[in-house]
Amino acid sequence: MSNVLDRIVDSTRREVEHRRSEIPLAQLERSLHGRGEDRPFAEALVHPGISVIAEHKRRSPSAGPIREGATVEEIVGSYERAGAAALSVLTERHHFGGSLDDLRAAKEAARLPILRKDFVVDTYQVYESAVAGADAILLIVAALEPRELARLHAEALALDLDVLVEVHDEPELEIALERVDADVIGINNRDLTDFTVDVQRTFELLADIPAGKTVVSESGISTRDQLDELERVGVDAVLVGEALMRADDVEAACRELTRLDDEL
Ligand SMILES: O=C(O)c1ccccc1NCC(=O)[C@H](O)[C@H](O)COP(=O)(O)O
Repeated sequence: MSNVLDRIVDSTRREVEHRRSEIPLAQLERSLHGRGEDRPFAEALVHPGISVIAEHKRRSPSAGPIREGATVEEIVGSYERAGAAALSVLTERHHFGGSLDDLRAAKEAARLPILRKDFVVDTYQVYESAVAGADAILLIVAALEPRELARLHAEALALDLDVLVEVHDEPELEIALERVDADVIGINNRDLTDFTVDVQRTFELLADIPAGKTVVSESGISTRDQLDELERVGVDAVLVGEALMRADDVEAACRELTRLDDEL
């Protein structure tokens, strides 16, 4: 039986075909001209200290429902007030309950740069992301052939989208560096085949990433102590979803990570 990533990619390809049959790529391309303001995503992550990318995530294959009823506006508003550097919005529908409407709502409700967190495997999604107002997209090395990865990466950059290239092990990191010379590298601490999460993964892979790259540690992060350790070894940003989305007080939980209150 195929793993969960294969299943998500298969259903994504089917959904993309359906959307393409409703709105052809040529029509999407024409809509690019009315794109809103540019909010540089990669730039927002490289400040002194460690930056927080706060994620809007309704549910997930590993955790089931997380906070399905909350509105995008209330969540991203809390993140912005709490000092997050950028937002990540999960737009995959079948497994995460997200949509491009969530991304559009986030763009309206906050001024932060936005990562479209999805399983981008087709040029159509790159254009769709730009038209919907994303400032960056995610490309997962494990979900793509190296040639496809390089093509989608180049297409995104050509549309002024930043790209977070996600890896989980050394062979994937080698592809991210050698095939696309990725500027922003996400180390996913979650193994997408069995959902185990180990933040140690970031420390292990970090040693093989050349200076000058922007490094994001993704998944399984919930405490300020973890951020302090990651900051000490030179990680630029963390991407946090479930721990923030499950918090009773989302804004307070995010403030705890950003240390916004310590700066006042
Ligand atoms: O979260 C999952 O269960 C998952 C399963 C399969 C593919 C991707 C998955 N998550 C997407 C993400 O990358 C996370 O939402 C993101 O890194 C935040 O992780 P967390 O803070 O642990 O919610």
